[in-house]
Amino acid sequence: MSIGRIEATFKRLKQLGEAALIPFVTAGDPSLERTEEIIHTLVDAGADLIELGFPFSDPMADGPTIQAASERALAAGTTLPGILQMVARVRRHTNVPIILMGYYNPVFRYGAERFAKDAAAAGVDGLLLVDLPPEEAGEIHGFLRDAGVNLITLLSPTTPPERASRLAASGEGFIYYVSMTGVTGARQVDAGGIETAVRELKAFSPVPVAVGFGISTAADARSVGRFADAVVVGSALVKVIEAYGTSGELLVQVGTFVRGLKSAVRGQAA
Ligand SMILES: O=P(O)(O)OC[C@@H](O)[C@@H](O)c1c[nH]c2ccccc12
Repeated sequence: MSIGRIEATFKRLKQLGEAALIPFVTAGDPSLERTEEIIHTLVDAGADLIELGFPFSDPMADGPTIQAASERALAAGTTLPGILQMVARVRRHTNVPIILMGYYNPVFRYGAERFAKDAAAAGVDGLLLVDLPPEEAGEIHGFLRDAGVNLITLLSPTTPPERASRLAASGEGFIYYVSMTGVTGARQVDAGGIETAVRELKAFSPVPVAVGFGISTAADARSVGRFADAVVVGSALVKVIEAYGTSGELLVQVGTFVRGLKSAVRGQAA
C-alpha cells in the first residue's frame, strides 16, 4: 500500500531537516470560494499541510478571532457538504495534506460513517475533533480507519503523563500538542517552557509532533520549529483574512505572511 499524504510530507521534510508549517483557516471565511483561493495561496507560499476548520456555533476552545471567523463562515451559509465539495475541487490541483478540524456535533449530525467515507472521497487526510476525547471516539475511529482518514490526537500540558504516553503511542498522522491551557489566539507561546515536554513526547510518539496555540510571528515559528516537527499558526492568519477578506489584496497579504513563516521554519531569515 502506498503511504499517505501526511506521512509522505513529514518524510520529505525530515530529509530536508525542516519543520512543517501548518496554517489554520476557517472554511467559508469569508466564503468557500475565497477559502479555495486562500488554500492555493497558502500552498504556493510554502504551507506543508493545511488545517481547515469547519464552523460551529459554539466553538468553546476558540478565542474571539476564530469565533468571529466561525460566525462569518456560518453567515455565509457554509455547510459540511459544501466544505467537502470545496476540498474535492482543491484536491484536483494539489497533494497538500488537508486536516479537517472542528467540533463533534456537526459530524454527528452528518452521520459519522457517511462523513468518514465522504471526507476520504473528497481527499481529506485527517480529522481533529476538539471535543471528542479519544477514549470516546471508538465508533468514529473505526469508520475513519476503514476510510483511510487519520484521527489526530490532541495533547496539552495538562494531559497526565500516563494518559499522554498511552495516547501518543497510538497516534495517527501526527500528534497535536497544544502549547498552553485556554483558548486559541489568547497568548504568546512560551517556547522555552514547552521544549522539554515536546522532546519527551517525540521520544515515545510513533508519529511527528506538531505544536499550536500562540504562534503568531515568524520569530515564534522559528523558536518552536527548532524542536517541534510542525508548527500550527491559526489566529494570526485568520486576522489577516479578517482584515483583507473582501479586498483585492487578500491573497497577496496571506501569501506574504505565510512565506515569512515558512522561511522562519526553514531556518532562514524571514
Ligand atoms: O490560533 P492559534 O493560537 O494560532 O492556535 C492554532 C489554532 O488556531 C488551530 O489549530 C485551532 C483552531 N481551533 C482550535 C481548537 C482546538 C485546537 C486547535 C485549534
